Order: sequence, then C-alpha cells, then structure tokens
Amino acid sequence: MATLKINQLTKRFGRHTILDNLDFTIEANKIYGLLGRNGAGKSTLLNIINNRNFPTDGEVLLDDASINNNSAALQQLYLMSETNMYPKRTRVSDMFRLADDGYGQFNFALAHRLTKAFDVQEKAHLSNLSTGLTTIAKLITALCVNADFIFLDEPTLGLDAGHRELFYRELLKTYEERPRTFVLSTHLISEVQPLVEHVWILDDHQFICNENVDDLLANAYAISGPAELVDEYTTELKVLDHQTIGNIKTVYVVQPLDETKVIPDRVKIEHIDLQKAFMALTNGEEN
Ligand SMILES: Nc1ncnc2c1ncn2[C@@H]1O[C@H](COP(=O)(O)OP(=O)(O)OP(=O)(O)O)[C@@H](O)[C@H]1O
Repeated sequence: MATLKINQLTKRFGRHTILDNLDFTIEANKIYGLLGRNGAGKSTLLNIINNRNFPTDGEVLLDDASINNNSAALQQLYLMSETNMYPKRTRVSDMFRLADDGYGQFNFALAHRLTKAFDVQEKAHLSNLSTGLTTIAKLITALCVNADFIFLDEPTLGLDAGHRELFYRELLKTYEERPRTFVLSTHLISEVQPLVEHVWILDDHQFICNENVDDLLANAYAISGPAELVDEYTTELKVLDHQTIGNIKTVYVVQPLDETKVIPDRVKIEHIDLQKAFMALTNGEEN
C-alpha cells in the first residue's frame, strides 16, 4: 500500500513562516481530518502536497519517490479545492470527462447516480451554477475520480445541511466500497467527527495534534464544579481553557487523569467532543 511522507516541510511567504518543519505520514485507506483556525496554513499544506505550490524546504514523497515533476505519483493524488481550475464554459459532464482523461477509470456510474441524488444537471455550465451546486459538482468529481489519495479542502462550502449529510453518507459509502485515503480540511468539526479516524491540528505553524481521534478523545475532559474545588482538583493538570459562570467553573484538559485521585463530591468530569477539544487545544491557556 502506498504511503505519503512529508519530510521536514517548511513554507515561508516572504518573512512569514506558515509551516515550520512538519514531519508526518499519510497512510493508505484512512480518513483524516486536517483542522486549524483561519489562516493556520491548511490550504497551503494541501497545495504543497499536491504539487500546486512549492515548499521552501523539505519534500513530499510517495513511496520514497519525490512527487515533484513525478507524473506517476501525481496521478495518485487528487485535490478538490475552492480554486476554480476549469475554463469558463465547462459543463459538469466535462469535469467528469477531464477527470477520466487525467486519471483513467472515472466512476461514471457513481457520478450519474450522485448527480441525480444531488439534483445537479450534468449539462449545466459551471458558470451558471450556484456556489453550493458548484461545490457539489466538484465533490462528485472527487468521489468518482480514480486516485488513491483524495484531498478535500473545505468540501462543504455553500452546501445546505441536507446536502452536507448526503455528502458525508456518500463519502462513507464509496470509502467502504473502494477504500482509499481521504483528507478533509474543514471548520465543521462536529459534522466530520464520525467520519474521521485520525486528526491533525495545525496551530502556530506546526501540528499540535497528530493522533487517532478515539485516542485523543479518550483523554479529553471537561471538569466542572465549584471553582475552588475544580482548582484544587486540577492543580497539577495542564488546563487548556476554562469558563466561569458565577462560582461554577469548567476547565478543559487533554491528558490522562490520575485514576487514584479522589474526585470531590460536587466536581463532575465529562468527556468532550472533537470540536471542544480542538477549541481547548487551539485557545491554549496554561495554568
Ligand atoms: N501566495 C501567498 N502569499 C502570501 N501569503 C500567503 C499566500 N497564500 C497564503 N498566504 C498566507 O498564509 C497563511 C495561511 O493561509 P492558508 O490559506 O493556507 O490558511 P488556511 O488554514 O487554509 O485558512 P482558512 O481556514 O482561513 O481557509 C495566511 O496567513 C495567508 O494569508
């Protein structure tokens, strides 16, 4: 199974460092979530991995061969992004044909089924489609293209709730039928949590999290109760974020808890979801 390796990747725009020495692996047949606040560098990273932008330092390897000017490697990678790469008069059906020309074995049967399910006309010109319908046309192309690594940068831009749900369902269905790697870069963290197996969180030019989602959430807690009891209980923990309403304080931690430590009667400990863990990790406030 092919593996993508990102080695010591750094990207600077002028004097601004956007990505600082990233080292990580993208494995075959996994669904990844790439998360980060606005401007964290997610699109820049995806563009570099897909050879649409160049690193200042470092390299991207597919099975130990650089992807740079390597058309065989690039044929295994597909990036769907906000950027419109298509000429003005392109029809939806032309997008499918172009993906078939570029990658071969485009799944036309699935594309026809999805255009009906999403109610998009294959004859329609992209320039006449609404933002949401343009996204849908790009998503259908991404779900049907014959590539082993599919990168989706803000895949649900402009999609209503019903269409987003349909997309998540269809993504899982095609993934089960033909396992391959998907990388979803999104701000809709709660919505993608059920799909994503492994998460990267970009913050301060680096990954502050590169972890299996279940492992991350197993150690992600909200601890709440009377402020003085919460402070006492959490005194040795790294508190990432907190809220106080009256005398009730809630603190957020992402680390294993000492199971031998007695929890005061009025203190409650609950697991938090990926969105809350993300907020705690990226708001970062230490004790
Ligand atoms: N061509 C460029 N020249 C200069 N700066 C750039 C260029 N492209 C991106 N940047 C800057 O790099 C930073 C990262 O941008 P990027 O679009 O990768 O972030 P992002 O995480 O995808 O953000 P968002 O979630 O808001 O889409 C931003 O500060 C952006 O302004």
